[in-house]
Amino acid sequence: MQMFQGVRSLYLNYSMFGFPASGTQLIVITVFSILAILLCYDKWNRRRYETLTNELNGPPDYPIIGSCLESFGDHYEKIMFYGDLFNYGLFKCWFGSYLSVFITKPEDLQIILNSSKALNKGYVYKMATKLIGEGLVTAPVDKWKIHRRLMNPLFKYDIIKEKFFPIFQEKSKVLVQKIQKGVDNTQPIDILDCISSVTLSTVCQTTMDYNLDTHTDMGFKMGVIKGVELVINRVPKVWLYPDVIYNLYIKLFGYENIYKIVRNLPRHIIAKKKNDYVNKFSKKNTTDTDVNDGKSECFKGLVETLLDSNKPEERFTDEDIMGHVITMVGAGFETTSLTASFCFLMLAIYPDIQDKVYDEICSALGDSDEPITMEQTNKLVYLKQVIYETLRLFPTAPIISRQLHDDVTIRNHKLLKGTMCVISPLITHHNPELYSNPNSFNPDNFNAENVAKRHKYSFIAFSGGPRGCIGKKYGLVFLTVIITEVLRSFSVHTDMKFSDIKLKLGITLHNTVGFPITTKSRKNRHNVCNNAEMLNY
Ligand code: HEM
Repeated sequence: MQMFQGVRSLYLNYSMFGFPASGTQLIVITVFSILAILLCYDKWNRRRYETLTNELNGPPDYPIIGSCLESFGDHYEKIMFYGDLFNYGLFKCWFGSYLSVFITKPEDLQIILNSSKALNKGYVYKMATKLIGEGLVTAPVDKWKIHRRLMNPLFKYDIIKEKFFPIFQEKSKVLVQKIQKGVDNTQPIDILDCISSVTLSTVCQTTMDYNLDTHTDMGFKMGVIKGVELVINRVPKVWLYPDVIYNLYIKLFGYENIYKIVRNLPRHIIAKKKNDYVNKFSKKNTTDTDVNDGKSECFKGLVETLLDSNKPEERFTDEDIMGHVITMVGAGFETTSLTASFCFLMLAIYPDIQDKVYDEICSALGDSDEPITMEQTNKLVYLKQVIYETLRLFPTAPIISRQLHDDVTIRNHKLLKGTMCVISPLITHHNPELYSNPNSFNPDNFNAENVAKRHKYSFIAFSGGPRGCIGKKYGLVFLTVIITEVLRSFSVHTDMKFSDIKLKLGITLHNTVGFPITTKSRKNRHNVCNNAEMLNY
């Protein structure tokens, strides 16, 4: 009945500008007026970029929607297709009326990633602000500059060695215990499931000084995993971009709770640390002794460093500190767990490479059962090549963007202020001029000789320049420790072939078919190690 009334109303007469009009006419006129306004807006927006867009190639684009039709289908296939089609050079892509330029050549990347006019990250990153607040990834440039300068020292070699390394050792032991439960089973496990809870707990302990493993509450773990998923899922859903609609959406589907859960734990930890900090100060004032003179007290974690800065422009609110803590956890946890999982998958698919890595581990660590040391990680050159080659093929942060806050010229092309520069390690890493056989797994791509032949920006899995990954060394050392400790105890195997891998492009890069691995115990480890030494590897 209601439906009939709706249809009937379409034929009722209305008046428009004094002229009688039916409901249908009204709808048609309204739609055309909206289209006309959008078209004018689109033309107006695009007029500034005409010279550049005439110079550059790009996927098909249409008024108002730009190249949005291209966002349907397999994003990974599309991006690789266009990278190849436009010869791994500069190409344009319109997102509605917003111009994006893909920067893929190492020489061009060096210019953009080091330009003081390209420090802004752009609107896509804003989508994460609701979850992570304003941390390093999402903070506006002025704020980011001060905060990054203060945080850089926390990721130096000495801090990693003194403070983070023992945590890496302890957590890799937990990973080995987890894997041990399924050892010699014929049924594969998804190794990402084992690794992700260990990496999350590692990043939490190194940033918040909070050991998730000793707490049975799964809320935070699940909250972070679900929260990251929510942010990732928002990116391709253009209709969820306006905050008003997104806020309604999360309310409607009951996701609001996830945000609360993710923010609750850091909020409590910060409040506690702030309290401790105030108490230390009052103690210092009454006894006049240096409360920071014990060795372990000398180290200031992330929260303490931020609490300690007392210049007016460096004062952090609780919201700021929370933003940084959640950012570190979010940025450090998925990237490392996915990279480790891809690494194990590669080692399982290529047993000869696994053997070579294992032999190197044996020769560096001998037959000792002691955990690996920071010095020993430096000896594992071939393993480092394997990690780099994994990140070349599977850069876990596959798309980076920078929005220009001033004009920048690249090879006679003037990119205007406001242009979004899109950088995809995936495209650059598959350029056959930089890597021969770019689609196969070959750790020799990263031996000293081959690295010396290539431009420095041919490998950008950690981005580069002042806004490059702050956790690069942390990530590489941590990956070395977990891979070493797992391979010392087990060999890894899979039925999967390289061609079975099916990548899914989002904020991070996933394998849709998972990481199915079986493990076998290395019962005769000492014998194998001794053989490796005899062979003088
Ligand atoms: C394999 C591991 C990792 C990879 C591949 C990786 C990759 C990246 C990339 C590509 C960026 C630049 C993003 C952009 O420009 O938009 C970045 C930034 C960042 N990463 Fe990592 N990352 C890894 C590990 C870590 C770890 C372990 C941490 C912290 C514990 C971390 C913290 C950050 C932060 C805070 C930023 C933002 C830096 C800034 O804007 O100043 N990352 N990472």
